Amino acid sequence: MKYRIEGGFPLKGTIKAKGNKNAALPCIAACLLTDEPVILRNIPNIQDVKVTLSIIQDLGANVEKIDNNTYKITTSDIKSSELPPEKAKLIRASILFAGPLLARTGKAILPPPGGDVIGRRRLDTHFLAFSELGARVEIDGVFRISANKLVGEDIFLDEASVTATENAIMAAVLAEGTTVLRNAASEPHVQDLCNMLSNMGAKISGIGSNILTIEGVKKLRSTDFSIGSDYMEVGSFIGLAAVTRGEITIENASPQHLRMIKLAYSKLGIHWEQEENTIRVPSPQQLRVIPDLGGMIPKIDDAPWPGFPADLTSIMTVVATQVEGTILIHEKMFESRMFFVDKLIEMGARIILCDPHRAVVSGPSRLRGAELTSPDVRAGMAMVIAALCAEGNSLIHNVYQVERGYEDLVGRLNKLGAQIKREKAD
Ligand SMILES: CC(=O)N[C@H]1[C@@H](OP(=O)(O)OP(=O)(O)OC[C@H]2O[C@@H](n3ccc(=O)[nH]c3=O)[C@H](O)[C@@H]2O)O[C@H](CO)[C@@H](O)[C@@H]1O
Ligand SMILES: C=C(OP(=O)(O)O)C(=O)O
Repeated sequence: MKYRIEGGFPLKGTIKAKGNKNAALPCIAACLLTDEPVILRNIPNIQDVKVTLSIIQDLGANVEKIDNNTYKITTSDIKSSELPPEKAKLIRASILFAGPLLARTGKAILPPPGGDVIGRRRLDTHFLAFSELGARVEIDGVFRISANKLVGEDIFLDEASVTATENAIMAAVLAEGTTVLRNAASEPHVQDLCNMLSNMGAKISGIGSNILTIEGVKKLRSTDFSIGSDYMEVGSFIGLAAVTRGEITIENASPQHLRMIKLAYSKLGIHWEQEENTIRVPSPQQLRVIPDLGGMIPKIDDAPWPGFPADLTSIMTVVATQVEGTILIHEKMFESRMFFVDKLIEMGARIILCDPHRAVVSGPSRLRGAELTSPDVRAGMAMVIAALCAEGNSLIHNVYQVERGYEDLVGRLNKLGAQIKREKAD
């Protein structure tokens, strides 16, 4: 599919943030850890969720759709410990079935996962954690992980990988004895997974910190759990409001997760008002880079939580093109995420890509509509934002990538006054 976008209209109105993709995916995989039914709420209706649900069904789960965002998942029988390769290769999160399958059936066979092409995405940390828990890992084109039993251990992760932390948690909750997970990732989606597992009877302490202590239990039970809002969506909509000179109210915004994002946006002169769980991005705003002390050029750089999220760096790059002044965007985690700025430059943005990780953006520039291809979910959303504030028409191809992470984006943005048509690919 592709999007045909006419830019230049200020977006106005109210939009509700959907559930967090990166919480939904591990929480679906975690349903394998009990033979009792689990109800998951606030699951976004996006491509990655569809693939993940289809994989868990192939493994033997019964998935009942209760409404657009609620599912009842029962895995009383597991038919297979092997992921269907063609589906597993579609998403990065397919690796998240390894931990629960290992815990429940003693083995997991899966191909290297897919996901965004944003640079090398190592899996070493996952295998480090599984090995420490007593599993054997063989790699011969596919990953074969097996264990007669998993035993708790004091594990120091070589990096605070999000999915590796989630996999280690899911393997450890049913292991014998106590696991201490150090240098653990602590993103809100990791916290959601821990809270869901705690509701199921897991014993996890240190949730939200980088040291998790997990006392293994024999059995987990049913739960009814609602996942949190997607702060990546909220961060994207804030940028969209600011660059189209619009005024957007975002419900379910979970402002407690926006503190670092707020600091980053304030460097671009962008602010919002907060009332309980709702935020309002007002208009007009003076979009101007606020220099560091002494008039120095500021930077926005990512880091593991509670640092600035890597997934929002593409969005910030586009927003910075509309802001008066110069700022450095430094994406430290992925080597290929910034390459899409070539397209922004074609649209008229003034950006120097210093190396694969750093871009200096000098604004404001009047962007012109262009024909673009979305390389990954966030660059895709960044292109949608660029097209919506550009003069004239744009065509964005390969929007499957965008729809991996954003539910009914066209319908929701058109309600705010955007002019986007979703069309069949040529
Ligand atoms: C399904 C899912 O949840 N995907 C998210 C998850 O991916 P994922 O779990 O795949 O990402 P990881 O956290 O493993 O690491 C991302 C990359 O950053 C590097 N790295 C990691 C930690 C660190 O302190 N320093 C560092 O440089 C790693 O080497 C790796 O190449 O977390 C990423 C980082 O927040 C997000 O972009 C993805 O949206
Ligand atoms: C990189 C992302 O997703 P994934 O890890 O699923 O590829 C993302 O959500 O920005």
